[in-house]
Amino acid sequence: MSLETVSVTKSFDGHLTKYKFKSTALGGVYAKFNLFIPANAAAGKVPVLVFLAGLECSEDTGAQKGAFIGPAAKEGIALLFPDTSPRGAGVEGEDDDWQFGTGAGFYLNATNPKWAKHYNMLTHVTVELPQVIEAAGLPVDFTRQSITGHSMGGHGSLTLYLSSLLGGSKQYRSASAFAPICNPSKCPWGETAFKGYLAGGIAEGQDLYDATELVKKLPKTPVHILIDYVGCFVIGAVLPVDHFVQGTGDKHYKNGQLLPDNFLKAARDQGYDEVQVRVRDHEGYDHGYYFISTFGADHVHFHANFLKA
Ligand SMILES: N[C@@H](CCC(=O)N[C@@H](CSC=O)C(=O)NCC(=O)O)C(=O)O
Repeated sequence: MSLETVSVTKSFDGHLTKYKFKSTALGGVYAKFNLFIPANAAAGKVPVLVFLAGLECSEDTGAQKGAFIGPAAKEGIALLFPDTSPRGAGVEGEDDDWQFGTGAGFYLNATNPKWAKHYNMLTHVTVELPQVIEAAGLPVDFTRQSITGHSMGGHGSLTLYLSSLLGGSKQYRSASAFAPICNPSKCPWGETAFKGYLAGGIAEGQDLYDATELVKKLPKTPVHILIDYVGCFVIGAVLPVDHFVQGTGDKHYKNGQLLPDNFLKAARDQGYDEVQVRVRDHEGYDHGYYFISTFGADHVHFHANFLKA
């Protein structure tokens, strides 16, 4: 599992390095990731913020388009950008549909035998990447770790964080998300993923990988969650799609893929107020990286509160 360096790029006085290694979690295929190490790491290990990208993206998307590096350099925080799925696993049909298979690993561990050897992004992100980075002696302190993500990656951020609280590991100090898939067992993207990857189908996904269901199970443990959205919603009542100016807003939200109001309602019903689960709504932006880069610095500073506490 030793790391090979693919490229090194200086940015904001630190360095963004692309690595690759043969991934055990992903069934022996090469996995790539980007790691930004800020200049202050010369003086000792730094905390880390993980960014999980969305469907059709890679380890490069957030690094190149998210505008996270400047704020992270300022805060003295490392950034870890994993890929979104195994690549070249050779599973029949994995390249047929942009919503499933390559580029669409959904940050879970597959239990359907067809996918289970390779499609284990949960273990890859939560266990394997910290292990290989630590084993390589890189100056990252994984006891101070937070997580963020976009769309499918926002689903990953929320579910990895909530699962780590429910399982007691508290691996992440805080979570945030840009336009996340919030209730995947009730949206087409999530249904496709759960039916395909999981032997137990949607029921297994609902139990293990659905942020809206996971938040309902939390005991009154403190949580730190920031979510930014690009639609208009109020608890329990999504506004009609013609509320949006033509050409603006988030088409995936309008198509019922994201379901943020379900998550917010579940969180509020569980007793979490706007300090613990903060959801902000930004009308007129779309689902893409111009939206993410507009609010990226806010997310880095939000996580810095907990990573540097
Ligand atoms: N090809 C698709 C659109 C795919 C898409 O919108 N991907 C999003 C993430 S969606 C949820 O996970 C993305 O981040 N794209 C990269 C970008 O640079 O914007 C279609 O036909 O709709």
